[in-house]
Amino acid sequence: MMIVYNLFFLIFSLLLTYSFLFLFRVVLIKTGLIYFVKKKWLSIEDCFLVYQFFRVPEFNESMQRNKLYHKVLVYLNSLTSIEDSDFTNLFTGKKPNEIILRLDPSQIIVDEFLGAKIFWINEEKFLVLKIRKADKRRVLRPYLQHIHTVSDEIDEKNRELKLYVNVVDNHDDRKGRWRSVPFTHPSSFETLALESDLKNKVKSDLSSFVKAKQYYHRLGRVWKRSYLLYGPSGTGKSSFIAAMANFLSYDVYDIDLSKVSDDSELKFLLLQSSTKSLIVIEDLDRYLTEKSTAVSLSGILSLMDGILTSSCGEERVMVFTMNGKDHVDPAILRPGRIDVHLHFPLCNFSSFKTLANSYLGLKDHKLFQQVEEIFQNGASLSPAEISELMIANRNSPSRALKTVINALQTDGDGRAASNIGRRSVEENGEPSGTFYKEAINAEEFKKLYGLLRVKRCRQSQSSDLISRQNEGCR
Ligand SMILES: Nc1ncnc2c1ncn2[C@@H]1O[C@H](COP(=O)(O)OP(=O)(O)OP(=O)(O)O)[C@@H](O)[C@H]1O
Ligand SMILES: [Mg+2]
Repeated sequence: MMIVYNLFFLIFSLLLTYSFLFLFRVVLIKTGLIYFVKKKWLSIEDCFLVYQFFRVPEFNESMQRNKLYHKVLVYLNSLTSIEDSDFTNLFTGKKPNEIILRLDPSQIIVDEFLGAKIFWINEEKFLVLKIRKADKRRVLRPYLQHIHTVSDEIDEKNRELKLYVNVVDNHDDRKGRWRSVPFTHPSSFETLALESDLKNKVKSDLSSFVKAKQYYHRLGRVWKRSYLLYGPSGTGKSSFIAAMANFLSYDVYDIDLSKVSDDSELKFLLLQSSTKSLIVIEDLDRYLTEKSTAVSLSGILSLMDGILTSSCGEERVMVFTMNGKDHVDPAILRPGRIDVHLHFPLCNFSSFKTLANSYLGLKDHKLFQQVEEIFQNGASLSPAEISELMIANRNSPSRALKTVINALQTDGDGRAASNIGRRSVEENGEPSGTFYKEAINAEEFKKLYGLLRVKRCRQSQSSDLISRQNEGCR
């Protein structure tokens, strides 16, 4: 009897203890008492542990901004533990619907690194790092290095891109100067109707370029890469440059050669440009053939060789655009000066379908077959012309397609001639949209060194005719 009684008493007291603990936990969590207990526990721990404090002031003794302060702030604001801080500010971010958290003054944030707990206190005008003395030697240096790396990555991601254009400032003794505006062009490789293989190759070429600093230095070469984008007007060359800048997160320096007074000014402008930038010269063929710039050919060649830029850092991508490269001095086009040649053709059926999909949301349509036949007959328009017609009729896809068909049948017929021109380029061993790096075929090689110049002179009359026909179509 006694044993049964004792057993019953034991079970009863166990149940009671369990219910009490359960209730205690619920009360702790629901009332927020748990945070109070945690805080108290930390302050008790503080009495037994020896901490060391490091202050990161916002300004140095000369009242210049302390870069480390900015880096630490960027790093702390990116931590998820900021949400656990007692008081956090909410702001709208740069992207739509983005909300960002910012630490409030006098708040403490806890971080963990290599198994050590690190506390940050946000005081006005400085941040205080609190770390256990026992952990300091092992953790502090790698932790600060980690902060550098993370904040640099965040800064890089959030960096606002800029578009620089050169202007003539008559009131300034200095030569041409850059003016900048935020670069907000929304173009991306995804939005451009071009062969996906070509886009992928350019993306991987750019990615491998940005990682190749050591490689270029080992070879004793300037760390730069040059692209030539050539093709008729409205085929997406400028949009492609914007897509490159967005892909690389590089600023764009758009040089207007007509505003550059001589070679030394070009040099000055380049010395003022920063690394991680796209140096762009649009319509280079026009400047060269019309001689509408005061910059000499050798000034342009030096720019292409990177001689002018090597003194102020590197990591530059140069992009030149041309409507055609037939009349351009071969010295400009030689490998090393232009690393990648990209041809931007007029629309074909495949790029038309991409445009129809993005502008009209059409994957297929009964009129597509008719459009395909028209393209097969050699008619074409530029993607710019076709996309404009689609935008204007976007509320009625069928009407949009009929308008495009109509335009192809009337205006597009004149382009058949330029399509023949385009095919002749393909016959020269460089198919449209071809991506070729340093490698050139024998035909191109002969062309480069003037062996085909005589032949081209004879051809120039006919190609001039083609371009005149093109002009007439626009
Ligand atoms: N391949 C394409 N895919 C999607 N849109 C295109 C394409 N090509 C041109 N467009 C559209 O046409 C317009 C004009 O294009 P863009 O200015 O890039 O042509 P461009 O080749 O630089 O012409 P230009 O030689 O006259 O400067 C842009 O609004 C762009 O969106
Ligand atoms: Mg353009």
